[in-house]
Amino acid sequence: MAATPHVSPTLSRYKFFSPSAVENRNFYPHQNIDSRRRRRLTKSHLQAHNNGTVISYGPRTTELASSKKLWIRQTEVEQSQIENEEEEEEEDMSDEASLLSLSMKPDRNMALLDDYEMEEELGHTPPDTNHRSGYVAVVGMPNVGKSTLSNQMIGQKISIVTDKPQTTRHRILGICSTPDYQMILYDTPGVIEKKMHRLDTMMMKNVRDAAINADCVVILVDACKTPANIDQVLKEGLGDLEKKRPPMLLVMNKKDLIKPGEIAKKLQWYENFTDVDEVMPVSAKYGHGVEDVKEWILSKLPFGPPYYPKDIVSEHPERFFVAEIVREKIFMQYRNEVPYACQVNVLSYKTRPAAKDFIQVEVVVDKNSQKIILIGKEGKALKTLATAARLDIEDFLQKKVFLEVEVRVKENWRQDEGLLKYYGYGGQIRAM
Ligand SMILES: Nc1nc2c(ncn2[C@@H]2O[C@H](COP(=O)(O)OP(=O)(O)OP(=O)(O)O)[C@@H](O)[C@H]2O)c(=O)[nH]1
Repeated sequence: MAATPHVSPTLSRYKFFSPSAVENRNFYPHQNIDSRRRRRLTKSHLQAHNNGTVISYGPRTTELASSKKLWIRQTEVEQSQIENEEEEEEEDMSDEASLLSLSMKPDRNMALLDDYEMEEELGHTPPDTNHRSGYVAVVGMPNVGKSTLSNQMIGQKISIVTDKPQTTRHRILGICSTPDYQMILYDTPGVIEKKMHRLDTMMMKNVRDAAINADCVVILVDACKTPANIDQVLKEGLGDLEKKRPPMLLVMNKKDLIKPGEIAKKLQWYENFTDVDEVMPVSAKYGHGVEDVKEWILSKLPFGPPYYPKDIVSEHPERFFVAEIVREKIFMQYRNEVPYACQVNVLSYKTRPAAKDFIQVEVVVDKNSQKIILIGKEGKALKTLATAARLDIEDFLQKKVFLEVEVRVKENWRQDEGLLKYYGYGGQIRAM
C-alpha cells in the first residue's frame, strides 16, 4: 500500500514529502544531502552563444561560493568558514558519497528542493498550478545534431559539439527554466548498432535510462540522409517502452543543407512511415524551428512544480565540464581513432587564494602509439592541446588556471567495466 504523504509544516505550500524522505532528509532529486553539496552550474555561469561552435562562457555568479564542494552563499558565510567546512567534509567523504547518480527521475510525491533552497531560491512564491515541468530525452544516431539542438533549447552550451560522430558519451542533463516551466533535457550519446566496446554498451544503456525517465522523446534525424526507418533508434535508444510509450516528436535537423522541395518530400516520408506523433524540420545550428520544438515539448510536459532551483542549468559538477572541454579540444585537434581512444579525468582541482587555481587532468589512452601521437614531437601537440583547453576553461570558470595535462596508457580501458563505472559511464559521476 502506498504510504500516506507527510506534509512538511514549513513547506506545505509547495508540495508533499514522503515519510521516508522526511526521515532521511533526502529531498533532493537524484542524490543524498552530501552529494547535493557541490558547485552547480547556474544560468549566469555560462553565457548563451548562438552558433553552437564557439565556447563563450559568461561571468560566474557571485552568489555561489567558490568552495569546491559546498554550495553556500558567500554573503552569509565567511570564506574561511567555507574552507574549514570543506576540509572537514573532505575527510568524511567516502568514495560512495562522492558519486552523483544521474539516472533517476525523482518521484513527484517527493519534495525536490529542500527547505533551504525553497525558502532562499523560490522566494516564498506560492505554487503556480499552471506551471509545467518534466524530462525530455533527445535521441538519435551519431552526428545528427542532438547536442546542437539541446544547447540551442537551453540557450547555453552544455554539451560539446564537434563535426565528428559520437562526441557525446554521457547523458548530459541541461535545464531550461522560465517562470512558467522547467524543461529538463537529456542530451544522449548517438545510438549505435555495432558495439565495439563495453563503453558502447554502457553508453546505450544510458540512452535507454534517459528515455525511461522522459515525459516525452525527441528523435533527431539528419535531413541530408535518405529517409530511413527509425526502428534501430527506437529499439536501442528507447528499449522496451511498449507499456508506457511517451509522446514522440521526430525532428528532421540540418534543413539548411537541403532544398525546400526536398524538405517537404522527406517530411512526408517520415509522416507516412514512422510511428511518431509529429514531424518537424529544424536547423538547430541556426536556431530555425527550435522554438516550435520547444512548444511541442511544453505541450507534453505535465503540470507540476519545478524539479530544480530556477537558476540551475545543469546537474553536472564543474569538473565534469572541465573534462569535457579538454575532450572537445582533443576531438578538434586529433584525427582518426585517437579522440575515441581518449578518456579525460580531472584528478585534482585546487582553489588557491594566492595563486591561480590548479587543475590536474589525465588523458587515458588505450595504447602507447596513441600516447605518442597525443604528445607529439617534443611535446608540441600536447602543449597546443593544453593551451587551447586552458583558454576555454578560463573562459568557463572566469578565472586564470594552471592546467597540467598528462597522458597515461591503460590498455583496453574501454572494455573494463570497473574502470568505466569509475569514469562515470555507469550512470554516476564523481562530484569532486
Ligand atoms: N548545417 C548544419 N549543421 C549542423 C546542424 N546541427 C548540427 N550540425 C553540425 O553537425 C555536427 C554534429 O553535431 P552534434 O550536435 O555534435 O551532433 P550529435 O548528434 O550530438 O553527435 P553525437 O555526439 O555523435 O551523438 C556538428 O558539426 C554540428 O555543427 C544544422 O542544423 N545544420
